[in-house]
Amino acid sequence: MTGPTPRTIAAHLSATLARVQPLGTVHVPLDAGDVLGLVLARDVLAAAPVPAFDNSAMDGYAVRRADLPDDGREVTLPVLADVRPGSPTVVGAISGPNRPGSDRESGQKSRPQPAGVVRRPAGVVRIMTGAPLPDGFDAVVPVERTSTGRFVAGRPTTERTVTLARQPRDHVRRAGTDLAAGDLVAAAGTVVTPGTIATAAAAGRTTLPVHRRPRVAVISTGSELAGLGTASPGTIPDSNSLMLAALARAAGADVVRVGAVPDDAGALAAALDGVVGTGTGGADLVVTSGGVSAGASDVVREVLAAGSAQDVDVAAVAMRPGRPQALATWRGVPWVAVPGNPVSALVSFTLFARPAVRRLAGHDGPPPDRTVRVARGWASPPGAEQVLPVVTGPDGVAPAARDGHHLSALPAADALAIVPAEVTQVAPGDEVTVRALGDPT
Ligand SMILES: Nc1nc2c(c(=O)[nH]1)N[C@H]1C(S)=C(S)[C@@H](COP(=O)(O)OP(=O)(O)OC[C@H]3O[C@@H](n4cnc5c(N)ncnc54)[C@H](O)[C@@H]3O)O[C@H]1N2
Ligand code: MOO
Repeated sequence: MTGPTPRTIAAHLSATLARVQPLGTVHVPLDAGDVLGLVLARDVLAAAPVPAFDNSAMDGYAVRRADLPDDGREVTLPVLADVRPGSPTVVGAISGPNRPGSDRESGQKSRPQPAGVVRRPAGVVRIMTGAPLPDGFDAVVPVERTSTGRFVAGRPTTERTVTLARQPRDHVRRAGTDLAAGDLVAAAGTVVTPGTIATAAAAGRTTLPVHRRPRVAVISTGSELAGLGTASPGTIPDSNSLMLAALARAAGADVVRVGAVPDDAGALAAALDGVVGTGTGGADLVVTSGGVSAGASDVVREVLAAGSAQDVDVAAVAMRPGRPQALATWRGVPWVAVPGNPVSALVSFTLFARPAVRRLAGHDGPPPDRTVRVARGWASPPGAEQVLPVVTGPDGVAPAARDGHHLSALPAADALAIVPAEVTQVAPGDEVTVRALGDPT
């Protein structure tokens, strides 16, 4: 038998990953929908404290605890003013020479009051949740713990006095207690989640420094392939380019799907030239399907042998399916060539191209595999790692179809089981390694 010496899945993955590096940093606005799922290229620090100012955690009354007896007795105090969320201003007057806050304005905040000085008028300020705590006030009493009982939404609040007592908690959210300016919001290398977006926005950021989203070009090869809805006798639908485009999108890439090119070296070279582009905007990775085995019309092999591609690595991987593989560089852009059999194409993309997309996107390593119990067993070929589409049920995993090489296995499959080369039979109760087919980030 001729051809390359078979290598392991791990060796071919290393060879693939050696060809890609994380893409450069871009600053994506927080309100751009596609910031979600990108990977932070730098630490994100809070630009402003969270909360930005002391504010009320409750609808109720801002008080000065000095106005409320220590022993919890109730007092009746005038309602001096009103403060609402979104407004730094207090509506209504807080009057009098000793009005709350006058000590701060006169620079005497920490100075003890001389004996005999009575601070009057004592009073409270009606305050809603999230509104800034007025200067000089230091606690909030929730409305349901006061004589008012409740506020009615949309109705003006007119009470002149309120009876209330000191509470065990102050119900004030202090500035910077969640995050101080300069605190770490999210670390470089982590994935942007809805929570990252919210926290960065709350902390005064407007953009996030992320690795640019990879652009993947998908080309399928084969003169037998027909575009969607155009199949005629002797042709088959080009399902691979649709599948690979969807896989690349699920892995976080923007995709240019060229669709099928015939088994013609010139046509494939022209398609490759078209997707790599010149300068910015071209693909960061090209994925082709088909034409990598030993047939007379294996056009990928023909182009790889013709001299225009660089760093050509035609490989055999000791795995089933997906044995024939190739890697190359086309005008500076990495090219992963996967076999045409649809299950082989899915397996090969998941094992090799997906980690490459993830590295381009800045992810730190592949998504973790899981070890799961086998519910229904299957045979595995000797001398090659088996990669079998499986479906996960309450008792463990089972083959997704009677024959894992068949397309009919794919709709239900939620993972690939990876069985070591020396194992020939997988039995119920065994544990196997599985890689999720969805896109864990
Ligand atoms: N003499 C040998 N023949 C084959 C070998 C070998 O080692 N020696 N390897 C076999 C294995 S394993 C595989 S896998 C296939 C891989 O072949 P290619 O990558 O060259 O793929 P094609 O020949 O182009 O197609 C294989 C098969 O898949 C169908 N196909 C291809 N593209 C699509 C598509 N876009 N959508 C749907 N289906 C597609 C195609 O019609 C073929 O039936 O080679 C074996 N042969
Ligand atoms: O190994 Mo091929 O990829 O079985 O069909």
